[in-house]
Amino acid sequence: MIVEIKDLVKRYGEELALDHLSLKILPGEIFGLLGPNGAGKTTLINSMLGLTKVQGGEIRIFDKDLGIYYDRIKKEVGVVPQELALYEDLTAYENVELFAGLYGLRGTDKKEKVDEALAFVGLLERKKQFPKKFSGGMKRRLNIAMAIVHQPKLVIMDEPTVGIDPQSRNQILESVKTLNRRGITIIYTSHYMEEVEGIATNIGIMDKGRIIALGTNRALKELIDFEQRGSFTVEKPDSLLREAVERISGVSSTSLEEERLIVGWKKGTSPMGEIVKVITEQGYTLRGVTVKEPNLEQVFLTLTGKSLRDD
Ligand SMILES: Nc1ncnc2c1ncn2[C@@H]1O[C@H](COP(=O)(O)OP(=O)(O)OP(=O)(O)O)[C@@H](O)[C@H]1O
Repeated sequence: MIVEIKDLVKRYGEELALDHLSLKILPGEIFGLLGPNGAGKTTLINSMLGLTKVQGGEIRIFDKDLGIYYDRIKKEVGVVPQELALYEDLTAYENVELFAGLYGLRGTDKKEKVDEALAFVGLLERKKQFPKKFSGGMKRRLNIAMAIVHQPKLVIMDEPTVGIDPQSRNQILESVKTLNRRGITIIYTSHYMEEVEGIATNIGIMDKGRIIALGTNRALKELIDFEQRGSFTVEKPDSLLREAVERISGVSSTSLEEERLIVGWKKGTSPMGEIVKVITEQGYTLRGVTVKEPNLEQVFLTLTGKSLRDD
């Protein structure tokens, strides 16, 4: 087992940031930790890194108790923090070298591994440059090089693609897959469900300090397989229309999104015709209909009644 967490509790005053959370992560997984802002993802990561003091529970990493074997465990973990952490007045090479040194690498072994890590993130050509000239995406990639230079068994990435350009974002996602193919276990937190859907082998959805659903992308979608959804594009839809549609037999949920009325109905019922009828009979103009494939956003919405994305 790479990570085994039992009954973890973290309070900030009255606020319960981790609510008796339990979790297991197996070797070779890309474990996607998904949840809205404030769900407790960073608190969970920080407690796994020994940076946050918890009030209860147990954390074992590589089958060892974190409290007892902290120093030994730390040597085999790499971290890409949410906030960029680099020295602007050191070159790219020196930044990575500094971390390599902290992890105990020396001499030619260190030089080779620093070059290898920089090459891995596509920054070898720029190793003599200072990161203050780098774009946000390049800085983030440099942070990844710093996190992997000592060839850890577990790499933890906390929202590594927030606020960066699409090209760097893709590069980062590709590098996660490559690391994983080399046998490294990855924990990847995000509130971008498409990212997690695309790379994770196993996904935990977090809300209010708890893991509320856990499984593969497919298994999570099967959780909500009892419901199907349609998106009806309507001119000026309002709550009166929503209420009328909600009364149709089989309809289990409705929501308004700008020019769209999103309707969920129980599998096996077919209220589409009736919905179209109600929309037109009530004098609204229907511009189009699409049936939506379930995605993780919908899993989250169904389980919690609220949206995963808030930006
Ligand atoms: N140092 C702190 N002091 C007080 N409350 C905190 C502190 N850090 C986190 N919290 C609270 O704990 C809860 C979980 O926060 P956390 O940052 O772990 O969430 P998150 O899922 O990582 O969110 P984000 O996506 O915004 O990083 C939030 O309600 C937050 O306000």
